[in-house]
Amino acid sequence: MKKASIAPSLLAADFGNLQRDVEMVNASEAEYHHIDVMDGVFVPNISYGMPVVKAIHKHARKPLDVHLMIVNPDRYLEEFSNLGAHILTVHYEACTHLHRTIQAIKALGMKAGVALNPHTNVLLLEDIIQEIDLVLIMSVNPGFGGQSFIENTYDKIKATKALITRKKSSALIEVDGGVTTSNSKKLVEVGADILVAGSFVFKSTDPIKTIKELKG
Ligand SMILES: O=C(CO)[C@H](O)[C@H](O)COP(=O)(O)O
Ligand SMILES: [Co+2]
Repeated sequence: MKKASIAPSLLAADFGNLQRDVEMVNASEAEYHHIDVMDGVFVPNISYGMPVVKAIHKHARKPLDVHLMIVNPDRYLEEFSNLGAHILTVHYEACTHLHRTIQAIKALGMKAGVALNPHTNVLLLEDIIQEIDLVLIMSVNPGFGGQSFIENTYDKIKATKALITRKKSSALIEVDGGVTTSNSKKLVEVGADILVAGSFVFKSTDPIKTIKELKG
């Protein structure tokens, strides 16, 4: 079976020891640093903004996978490009002109991702799937780490995979929220390419070993 790429979410890091936690990810088998930006409007929580992303970028040795949970993301695309974002993911629900936003992200040299809330049907991406590099399936309601995984996610990944195949898209499938070793294997079996894990990695006694276990 193929191995998943792992993107530890720094939302669950110790912000008093951010450099240490970024360096742990550098030293691990993870492929990305997952960065959750929340504005307190699109989601009922504020995480961190540009100065913290800049600090992460300074120490990160792996690509930055930036997940924007903000309204009007178009205002900040250039700034996130300058801050070193490799993948920039916007929420379907936050973009009125999603096609334009995707083109703008790619014109800035970044990979373009689209995130779907648990209630958003993946078939809404039918007319844009060939343009995007990544579909981020939220397996919890966005806004907080440490929530329980929503079981419907398996069917949603299967539907996403079917859409990608049918439309001959090269988009990757990322799953975000409540990912642990009790669901990671099945997530990859049904089609996930990248697993995001926050609490399960950073609250574990040996995060490097936990990342290895998540890879399977
Ligand atoms: O986007 C997110 C929350 O909106 C986080 O990436 C996600 O919740 C990861 O945290 P955990 O693994 O603890 O669920
Ligand atoms: Co996220």
